[in-house]
Amino acid sequence: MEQSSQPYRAGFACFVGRPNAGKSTLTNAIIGSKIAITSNRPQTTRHVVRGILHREDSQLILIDTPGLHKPKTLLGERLNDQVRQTWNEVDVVGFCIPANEKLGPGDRFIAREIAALSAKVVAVVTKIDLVDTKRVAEQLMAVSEMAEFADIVPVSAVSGTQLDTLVEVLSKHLPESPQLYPDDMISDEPERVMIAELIREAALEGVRDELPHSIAVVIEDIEEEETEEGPRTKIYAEIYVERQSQKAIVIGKAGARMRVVGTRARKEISKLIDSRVYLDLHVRVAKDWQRNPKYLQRLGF
Ligand SMILES: Nc1nc2c(ncn2[C@@H]2O[C@H](COP(=O)(O)OP(=O)(O)OP(=O)(O)O)[C@@H](O)[C@H]2O)c(=O)[nH]1
Repeated sequence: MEQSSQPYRAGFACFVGRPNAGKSTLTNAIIGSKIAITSNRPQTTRHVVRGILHREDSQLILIDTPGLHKPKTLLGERLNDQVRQTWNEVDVVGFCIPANEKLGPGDRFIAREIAALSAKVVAVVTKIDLVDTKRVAEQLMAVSEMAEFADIVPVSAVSGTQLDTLVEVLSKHLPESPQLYPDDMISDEPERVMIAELIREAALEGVRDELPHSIAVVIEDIEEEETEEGPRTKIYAEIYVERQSQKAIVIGKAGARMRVVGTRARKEISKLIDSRVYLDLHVRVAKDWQRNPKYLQRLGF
């Protein structure tokens, strides 16, 4: 059969692009599982989260990277280093450019940076549901004039338009390789990191404007325990904020907000690890943690 004559391909891909370009949303839409944080504020993606897409003739391992940006703090610098390191480890880069915004210096800067990589670069024009077809065509033209790309694919992560095509195209540019991960794995991110992300997401809900990038979560301990209703996973986590005033916001009046955060996070974690969960949450102030190397190391950056 024609299909079996195709060589099996496997490898790593990541999406790059300026903040808010739609990288996390696209990764989630493709993998079909909520593994990376998305928000309408730039630079929320902290950890390099992988999702694994299994297809008949390929295995595409997606790495989600934060946006490259002008570093203002030590955290910013480390994030940029992480991004560059990731770019050097992948086989295919999907360069995300929103259809609803004009190409700018930020895009050109990234285009220059990735031109030097050994990875194949596919330009991805994102958010096409926000514009008409004429505008999509204009953007495709502008993108093709900006640099040489292995392919250009317009997509919408929200409506799902062209997602299959994008996966097809990214897979086509992977190297011939045996399968790299077992069939049933969707992520090789340590469970702890994913759990911490779910708590962070719950803690940010509704207060993103007040606490844009000041929340970090550390999982202190995870224990399995037997209860009368069966086994349960006990998770001890600390939510770090930078100032006392932020602690008050996170906790809420008489702890009301914290209870909501706890319930929400517990439900999500329970789904993720498929177990009943007891969540022990504490909020701590780590003064200016974004600028303090000691804290950054402890918080996993
Ligand atoms: N309408 C529409 N909105 C989208 C689409 N993809 C992403 N968005 C929105 O654009 C915003 C940014 O998306 P993200 O996926 O967080 O962007 P990102 O590139 O990962 O951003 P950083 O983490 O800041 O680098 C969010 O509000 C998304 O809901 C899309 O296909 N259509």
